[in-house]
This record gives sequence, structure tokens and C-alpha cells, in this order.
Amino acid sequence: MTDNRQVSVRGLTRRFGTNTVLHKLDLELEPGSFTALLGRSGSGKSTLLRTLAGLDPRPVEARIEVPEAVAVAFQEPRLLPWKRVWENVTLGLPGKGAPARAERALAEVGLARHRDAWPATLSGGEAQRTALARALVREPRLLLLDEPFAALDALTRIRMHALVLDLWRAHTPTTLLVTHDVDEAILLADRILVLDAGRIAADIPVGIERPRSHGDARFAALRRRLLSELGVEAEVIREAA
Ligand SMILES: Nc1ncnc2c1ncn2[C@@H]1O[C@H](COP(=O)(O)OP(=O)(O)OP(=O)(O)O)[C@@H](O)[C@H]1O
Repeated sequence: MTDNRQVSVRGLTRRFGTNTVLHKLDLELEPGSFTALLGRSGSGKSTLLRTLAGLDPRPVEARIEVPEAVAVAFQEPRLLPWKRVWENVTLGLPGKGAPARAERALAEVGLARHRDAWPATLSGGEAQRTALARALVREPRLLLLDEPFAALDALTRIRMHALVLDLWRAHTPTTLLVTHDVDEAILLADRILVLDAGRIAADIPVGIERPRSHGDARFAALRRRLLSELGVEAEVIREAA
């Protein structure tokens, strides 16, 4: 039986001029799984995510299967500044149940009290939580996160990690997180992919029970492995430790 959260990509090639960014890429995501996508700058992470989101054209020769209900959150919250939080979350939302869903989503991200606030008055974390509520309210079966925590301060980022894990557990969308942050990938994901030379160069199960701790020897070992997959030399790893 097929699950409506299944993601399957076969033979995805994406070129910009002479720059082949994705080359015959294959990818399967288990329904309801949480996967992190790492890769050097320019390796094509956002390109892959945008293609899955349907924001970029899908090459005809590729076979791409994604759920119908897809939501994306980006590094910047991309709220409409002339609309209040409530309108930003409900914008374009069809159906009678929409207001109730929006109430629920705002409560879930802890923003029920901010429903009438203007985006300009929100902190970075609140704006990003609004963007998460906007994603949630669409009841996505695939949730695509493109570095949604990168612009946040360290404490807010920790809170957002916990929130995203809670939301993922509660709603179980298939989730793909693009990140530069190896620790973030290990903290959150069940599976970590490394994109290199247009393909999935490494596919690593995390296999550490949650909640995960940086102090865990398995965490440190996985971090070393991922940094080496990303081409960071051993000396740099020692210096950073
Ligand atoms: N619309 C575009 N036109 C031309 N080149 C593009 C376009 N979008 C992306 N590229 C190129 O494709 C390559 C991959 O870009 P992409 O943004 O997917 O990488 P990334 O892995 O997400 O990078 P980063 O980690 O720096 O965000 C880059 O070389 C980029 O310059």
C-alpha cells in the first residue's frame, strides 16, 4: 500500500548553463521520516529542495513523486509585512475548517497571543514561528525546511529545534531539512544525506535515541564522519573541538 507521504526522485538532472548542479540524482524518503541534507555551499541543496517544492521546473526526464500537500519554510520567514500574523498564516487557505486550523497552528507554535501583531513587531524567533504556523496550517505531508534556523540567535535556535521536533512528532509529515550545521543535522534527523557532485554521496542513519546530547560519544563520532564527508580536514576538526 502506498503512503501519501512517500517521496521518490529518479534521475533528476538540473543544469544552470554549463553548471550541472544535480546529476541523475536518486532519492527516496520514508513516509514520516526526518532527513537532513548537508553539502558544501553551492552543492545544490536548495535546488533539490526547490524542485521537490515545485518552485523550480521539474525536468521532464526525471521521475518525481511527492505528496500533494507540501509546505516550505526558508531561512527568512517571508511574511507579508502589510498583513497581520493571522492573515499571513491563513492567506489563500481554502475550506471552512481553515480558521480553526489556523487557531490550532498558532497555539502550537506559541503565538496565539500574537495573532493581530504586525510582522515588523515580531522577534526573529516569533517571525520564524509564524512561518512554521503558516506551513503547518496547510497540513503538509511533506515539510521542506531550508535552513530555517540559520538566522536565529543560539538560544532561540535551541527552542526552535525542540519545537520542530514536537511538531514533527505530532503531525508526522515526511521532513527534509537543509542545513549547514552538522550538529543540527545530528540533533534532529534520523538520516543524514550529503550532497556532492550532483548526487547523494553519503547516506547515514543517525541511530541515536532522542533526546540526543552533544556529549554522547556516538554524536562526536558521527560529527567527525560527517565533517570528513564534507571535506573538512582533521586539523580543522581538532581546532574546532
Ligand atoms: N536560478 C539560478 N540561476 C543560475 N544558477 C543558479 C540558480 N540557482 C542556483 N544556481 C547555482 O546552482 C548551484 C547550487 O545552488 P544551491 O543554492 O542549490 O546550492 P546550496 O547547496 O543550497 O548552497 P548554499 O549552501 O550556499 O545555500 C550554485 O552554483 C548556484 O550558483
